Amino acid sequence: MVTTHNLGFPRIGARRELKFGLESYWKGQSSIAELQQLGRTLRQQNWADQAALDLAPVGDFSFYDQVLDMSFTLGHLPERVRGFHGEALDNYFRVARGRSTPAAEAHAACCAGVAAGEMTKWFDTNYHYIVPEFTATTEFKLDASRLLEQLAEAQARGVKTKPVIVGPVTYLAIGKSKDGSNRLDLLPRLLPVYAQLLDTLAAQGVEWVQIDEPQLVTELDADWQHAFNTAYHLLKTCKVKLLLATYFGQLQENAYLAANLPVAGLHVDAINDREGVQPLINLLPAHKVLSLGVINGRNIWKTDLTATLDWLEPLAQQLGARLWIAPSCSLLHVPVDLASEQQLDAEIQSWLAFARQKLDELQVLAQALNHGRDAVRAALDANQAALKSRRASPRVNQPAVKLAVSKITRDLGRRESSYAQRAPKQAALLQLPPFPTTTIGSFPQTAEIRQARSDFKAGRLDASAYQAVMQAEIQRAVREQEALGLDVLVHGEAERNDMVEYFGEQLEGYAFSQFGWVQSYGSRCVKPPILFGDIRRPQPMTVAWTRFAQSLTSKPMKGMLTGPVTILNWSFVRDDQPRSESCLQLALAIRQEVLDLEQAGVRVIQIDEAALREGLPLRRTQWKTYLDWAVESFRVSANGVRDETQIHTHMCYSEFNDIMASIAEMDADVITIETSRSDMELLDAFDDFSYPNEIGPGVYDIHSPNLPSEQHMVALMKKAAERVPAERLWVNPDCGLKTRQWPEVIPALKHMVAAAKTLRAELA
Ligand SMILES: Nc1nc2c(c(=O)[nH]1)N[C@@H](CNc1ccc(C(=O)N[C@@H](CCC(=O)N[C@@H](CCC(=O)N[C@@H](CCC(=O)O)C(=O)O)C(=O)O)C(=O)O)cc1)CN2
Ligand code: MET
Ligand SMILES: [Zn+2]
Repeated sequence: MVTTHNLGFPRIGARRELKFGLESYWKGQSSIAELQQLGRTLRQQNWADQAALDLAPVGDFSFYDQVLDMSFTLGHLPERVRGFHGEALDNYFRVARGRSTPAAEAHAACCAGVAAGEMTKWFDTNYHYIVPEFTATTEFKLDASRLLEQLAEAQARGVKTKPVIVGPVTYLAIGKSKDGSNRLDLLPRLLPVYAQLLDTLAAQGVEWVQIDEPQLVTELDADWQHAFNTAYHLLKTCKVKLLLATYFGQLQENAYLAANLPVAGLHVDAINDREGVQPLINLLPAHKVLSLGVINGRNIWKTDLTATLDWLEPLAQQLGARLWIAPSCSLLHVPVDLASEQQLDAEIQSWLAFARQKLDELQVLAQALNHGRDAVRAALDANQAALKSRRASPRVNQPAVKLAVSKITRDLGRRESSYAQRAPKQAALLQLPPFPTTTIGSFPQTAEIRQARSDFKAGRLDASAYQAVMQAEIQRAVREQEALGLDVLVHGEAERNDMVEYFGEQLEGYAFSQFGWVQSYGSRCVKPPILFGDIRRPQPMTVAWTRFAQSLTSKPMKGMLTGPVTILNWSFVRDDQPRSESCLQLALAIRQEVLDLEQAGVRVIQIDEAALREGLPLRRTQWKTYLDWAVESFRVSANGVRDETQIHTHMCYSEFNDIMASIAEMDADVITIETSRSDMELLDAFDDFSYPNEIGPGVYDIHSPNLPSEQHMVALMKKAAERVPAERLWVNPDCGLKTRQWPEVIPALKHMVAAAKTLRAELA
């Protein structure tokens, strides 16, 4: 008999209940008891959804982030939040958000606001975790209370559970050393706490623990390989069975290591690495369980159940009861329930599966393996019919689009002249001062904007009334920027629900959901649009808004687009053609938009590629292939313009060094980037490569509620000027301002503009 299990379930709730509960608590509008109760309700709901499984996860629920949960479990809190006198949960939110909650204001004098923990992407996903901070003196001390509480809840409910924790090697690998010390030196201090945790769980009747080590799908040097051996040899004496879980990629050269670690079972991602499975079985000691992730936990298409069974049945024969099946990774990365959708096209809906539907698919596979396919014949037939309809659909395949992509030449992605030749033409036209100031695009998405859009979508507000509200908002943004004295203005993106979904809604080949929310960080969610077919742009998407904004000012108004790579990486994309093909289709659509903006007289166009770095494969050996088509897609979208049109791009992350050459090849006239937190260190990369074009190193950390001072920003820019010639520098924030409030934004930008003036006086 095959065993079914799940690695993790979305915790945000089918209606984003957790988001609203958290934000209400943070605003002081509900109590900690109400928030805790909401947590219990969501966990109960999730276990109910997973009732058919042989083993359901416990510990996957989180009020903010599972990595931060692990840090608390390990008693590993940043120095600055120790000695907090209030509720542990308030302290947890202090690490997550930097701010104290109203409930913790009682302690304002002794221990209120602190710097937020750094956030970064969880492997190659759009989910952000709070980075563990290590120093040479880091100590760990077990606090299993959260896990034990949730375990008791599950047990009281009669759920057959499997606690889920982040494994020790991955935990060290995804953290950062704050003092340059080697985080692996902490392993001997960390492992006893893990051992104690596992024995504590065993004492509560736990048989299996899922220990997540996705680091095993990355390239590991000898020290990290050794760390895996050390860790699991030490933990093997614990009284639980360990299911070592890997996902998001391929084990490749780590297969031998993974197969031979002294654990009771191994989970592998059979979506990303089907070819690796048989060789792995040959390596796997005969007593071990092999869990195969056969349902895609990162995408929303129905699984081809028949094809999966064709592949699985012989393995089930071979492995017998040692075979477990599951989704490939935690279902955190997909929406909760397809059944919530009332407005999706019925045919497209029939091709999809969200978290609940994926568990149903898993059940069908298990039934077929355990009792024969006839036991689930109707389900298999329905599944085949849906897949057939998708494959044959004329809406998916548009020969004209495929033809256009096949005709793309290298020249399509080349500017007329080099940067050196076009820069003076742009300067003559734009007449900007030295150290020109600009922002990254969005201004605060106020409750009124969101309410208006929600009313519009629900039919409570008609199109012209909606347009009027958005235009008023754009007008406000323009007025504010003029009053501040910014040089290149933006319209503020009021009309956009999200920088990717907005474009998905307007492109043919895309569908979008009403409730398909996926957690991005904390209470923030995204609703990735669904790229199901060949992409066509039926009409201009941003021109009217931009034209309106430009009509309000004589300053240059920056056109604002999202680039093809970012649209691709933040969408659910088709699995029936290479990503590169979908990306080039998007590139052609954005190119048309760029050319239309230029035609409309827009002289500066920004094409955001915020997700270019995140899409980088987890293994370096695969980087070049990705970067080649990603950069080419950007070039196709951007570089059809005349010399006089200035192209900007924006990237909001700080680890560029490895891919600097590719960034330069994009050939944008100006790149704005994140640097404020890293103290301009990032610019070393630009310096080394001597990035040839203009750079706006972000001087204002928009993720923090702290007000940046003029002096701080001047100092950062002076550092920048040591690495990049002053005449090629811009002054701007790190990223868009949509998550901030106007009262925070105005004073911060005042300081920024003042900083630019000081720089002009001193350096220009
Ligand atoms: N796709 C994507 N990925 C990204 C980013 C990004 O901007 N987009 N930025 C980086 C950081 N990630 C972020 C992710 C989300 C948000 C964010 O603000 N999300 C919003 C939702 C944005 C949205 O789509 N809003 C919709 C729907 C609004 C809504 O919920 N309306 C309510 C009613 C109105 C209200 O909320 O009061 C309803 O319909 O019921 C809109 O504006 O139209 C949120 O969680 O609150 C910010 C940063 C990295 N990854
Ligand atoms: N133009 C976008 C904005 O300002 C870029 C954001 S990158 C996540 O919001
Ligand atoms: Zn950004």
